[in-house]
Amino acid sequence: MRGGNASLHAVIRRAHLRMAGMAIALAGALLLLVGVVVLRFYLLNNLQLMARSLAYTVEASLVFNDRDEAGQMLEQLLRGEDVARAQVFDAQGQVFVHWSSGKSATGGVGEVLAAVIGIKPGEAEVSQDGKPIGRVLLYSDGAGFVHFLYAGLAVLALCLGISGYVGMRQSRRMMADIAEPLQQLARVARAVRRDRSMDQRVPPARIAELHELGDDFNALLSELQMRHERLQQQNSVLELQALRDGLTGLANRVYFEQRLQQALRDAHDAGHKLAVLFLDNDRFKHVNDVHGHAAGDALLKAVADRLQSLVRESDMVARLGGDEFSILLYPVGGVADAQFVANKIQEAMRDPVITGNGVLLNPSVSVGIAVFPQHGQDMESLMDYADQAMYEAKLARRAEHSLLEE
Ligand SMILES: Nc1nc2c(ncn2[C@@H]2O[C@H](COP(=O)(O)OP(=O)(O)OP(=O)(O)O)[C@@H](O)[C@H]2O)c(=O)[nH]1
Repeated sequence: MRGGNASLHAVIRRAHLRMAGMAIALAGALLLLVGVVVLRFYLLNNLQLMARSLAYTVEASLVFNDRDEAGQMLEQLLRGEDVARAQVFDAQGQVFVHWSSGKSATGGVGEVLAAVIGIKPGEAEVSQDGKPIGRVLLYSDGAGFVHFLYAGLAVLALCLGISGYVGMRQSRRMMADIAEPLQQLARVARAVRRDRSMDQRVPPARIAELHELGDDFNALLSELQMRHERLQQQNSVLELQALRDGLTGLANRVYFEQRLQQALRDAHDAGHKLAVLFLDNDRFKHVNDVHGHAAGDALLKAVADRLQSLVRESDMVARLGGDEFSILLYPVGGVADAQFVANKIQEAMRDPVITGNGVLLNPSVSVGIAVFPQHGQDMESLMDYADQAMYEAKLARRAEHSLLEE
């Protein structure tokens, strides 16, 4: 039982037992009725026959008024028969002799039952030369009827037992054929609903309709699983698109800021330091103007690859937009470590970039550094500091260039 609802197994078992019980009870009651009618007829006839035979036997005793002999005759004839009492009356209707079997084998129940089913006493006239001289009355002790009842009830109980056992077996078989496939169906549906595990399937059932239901359910699951996987793929593509820069494949500004905020929380809790490097390509507009947009793209991609190859897995390189990049170094020892990475970046930019159509470009970036907690406590102040530092570095590089050109 679950939640007050009867299980299918219990319903099937109850229905089988009720059906078997009703069939047996009905058949038993009918058989008992027929038996009672037949037995009543037999008992009445028997009693009547015995009364007649007794009437012949006691004729002489009545004629000679010999009560002792009549009593002996009754004892001889009736002992062992299903007779409770016998009375012989003379011509005046007075009791001539009376016989009783003594203690009844059925304890008196038989006589009551015999009366209930209407077994009247057997009666016969005693006559001599066609003239009535007396009358014999025999009362049944109902023993035959009681034995019949006992045997009938025993057989009925046996039949009930057998049909109950057969009913239980039948319900178990039906349980296996009907309830089990339904239970499997419910189990799989629950697994899909609770754990989203759509790789489970319903096993084949023996009953055709249930088998078909299972097949349809499995087909529905396959369809759902396919749609779910497709949706997951689309989601991961969208997620990638939302967090990645389309040109370089690096993290975009949104992703970078999420990661920086998280790193700031961690650094704050753990007492660590982190560094933000702000990078801007120098004279990038010139590259675009002279060599074209595609060459500019190729340069941005090459710069992105070189930056990515310089940092650890725990760091993050991002393209913020246009020709601007940013790097998160976490954890970091301090400004000196960040400066070390900035120097490596400058070194990595020394080699020229050759575009697909053979154009040779010289990458150049200005880098600004901000370290938490030294240069700012939150993301905005750190980014501003790094931006400012980059701007100053760019001015210094420009001045250096102009001096060199002079
Ligand atoms: N090829 C290419 N160019 C871009 C892209 N996004 C922005 N740009 C260009 O990059 C240039 C950025 O120029 P600025 O940073 O303003 O100027 P700059 O020439 O780099 O000068 P300084 O930064 O002062 O050295 C602009 O001309 C933009 O049009 C891109 O995805 N691909």
